[in-house]
Amino acid sequence: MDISKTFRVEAAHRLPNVPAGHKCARLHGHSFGIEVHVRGPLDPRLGWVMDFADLKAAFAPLFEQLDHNYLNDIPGLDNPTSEVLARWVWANLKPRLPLLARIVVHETCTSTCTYDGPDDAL
Ligand SMILES: Nc1nc2c(c(=O)[nH]1)N=C([C@H](O)[C@H](O)COP(=O)(O)OP(=O)(O)OP(=O)(O)O)CN2
Ligand SMILES: [Zn+2]
Repeated sequence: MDISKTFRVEAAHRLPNVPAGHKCARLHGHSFGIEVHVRGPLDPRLGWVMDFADLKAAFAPLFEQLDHNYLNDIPGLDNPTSEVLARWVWANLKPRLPLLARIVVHETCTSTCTYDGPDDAL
């Protein structure tokens, strides 16, 4: 069974490697939605995969790093596309959240990246 929690992260970024004149080379900000999915068996007594509060606690150190910050200044996020951010969240969260199964980054209302971890060849 899959459960998820969505975190709202307010952050600024710019994309340094886009072609000259691309609008995303300019400093701008987003209300990123970061969905964190965990997959595991249902605990028969508790009736849940894991406590949403524990999921929130696992994400808290990442939230502290990301929220109201300039993403490009964070190690590993010098080119903070949705794809790079999704991979960064996975790499930093998986060690403390072994049931992690998917990260979905909503950069805008219409633009999303889904990452299922390094075993996902694509
Ligand atoms: N594959 C990616 N493409 C783009 C990324 C990205 O992270 N991965 N990022 C950007 C920009 O940061 C931009 O802020 C978001 O782009 P876009 O969806 O084009 O934003 P709009 O608000 O203009 O979208 P519309 O829905 O078309 O108005 C660019 N590309
Ligand atoms: Zn952007």
